[in-house]
Amino acid sequence: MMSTQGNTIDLDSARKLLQPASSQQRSLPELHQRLLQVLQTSLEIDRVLELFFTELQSLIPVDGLEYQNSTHDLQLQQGNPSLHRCSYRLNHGNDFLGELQFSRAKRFRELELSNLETLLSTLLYPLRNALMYHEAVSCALRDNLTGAGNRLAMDQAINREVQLAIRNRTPLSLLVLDLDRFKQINDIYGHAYGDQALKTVVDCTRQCLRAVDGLYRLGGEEFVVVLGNTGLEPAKSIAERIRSAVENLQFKIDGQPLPMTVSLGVAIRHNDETGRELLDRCDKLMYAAKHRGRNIVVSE
Ligand SMILES: Nc1nc2c(ncn2[C@@H]2O[C@H](COP(=O)(O)OP(=O)(O)OP(=O)(O)O)[C@@H](O)[C@H]2O)c(=O)[nH]1
Repeated sequence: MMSTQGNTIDLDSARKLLQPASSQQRSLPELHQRLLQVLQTSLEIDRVLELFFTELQSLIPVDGLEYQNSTHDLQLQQGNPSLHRCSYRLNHGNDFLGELQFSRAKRFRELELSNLETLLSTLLYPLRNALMYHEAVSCALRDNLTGAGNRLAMDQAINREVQLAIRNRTPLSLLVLDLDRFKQINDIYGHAYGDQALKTVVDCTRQCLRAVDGLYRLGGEEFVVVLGNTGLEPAKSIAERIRSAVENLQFKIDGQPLPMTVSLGVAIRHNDETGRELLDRCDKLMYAAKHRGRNIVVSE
């Protein structure tokens, strides 16, 4: 009779591995070995850098670690930047993985720099994997054409902001924005120009917003702006700023100006209102703007 041996794999050993590094000093080979294990435990770039920064202290004390990757629009920091700095550009084959800058109050010694370079080799694969993961996650949450967040990202953002608004008792406002008579642009000039017009309006809208405000594509030519910690009056001003910026875009097709406008609904979250209810209400206000002749902002 055949017997099957059952094995149980749990994460206890991994958890032990992740217990914070004690203040004990490690030799270069010991730390190298430990980093090879520890850095495998996360695909989040922030966490990978945090682990490297924490573990590094057992051989080379540093005050700050700054990471920059303009290709992926990433700027991350561990600890606090200090006076003396050393920086490294990290490459893996032809892939640029970013730039790391270590800093501390005391100058780095030659031996420390050489050890740091040895240890950085343990970061290459984990960082490359984390960047690939980051890219995959952001693709899954982004609309291909316009670069705005997609519906999944919008649902996540609205839920998160509703939770924050409840916890911190802060206002939360939404804008729903829809291009006016967009079908005509497609019909007269073709879909490719329609796409171009859509992208231009999204870029213009983004320029009217702060970096923390989320811009999402609800579908077709309809977009949502999530304004955390923002009351109705400021939300109305932002909506008006977007409306006016799009009206003054001076978008051209084959050298010919093509006027474009948008209609917007603005709503602030009422007590006990869910994200879905708020969005539905805001959508209705946008339709009210259409009925009132388009190119206007309608708020509650
Ligand atoms: N080029 C392009 N067109 C799109 C895209 N998504 C939706 N559309 C088009 O957007 C148009 C929307 O048309 P309607 O819903 O009639 O709205 P409208 O013409 O903007 O009119 P109003 O909203 O009433 O002002 C349709 O022709 C869709 O095919 C896209 O990704 N690219």
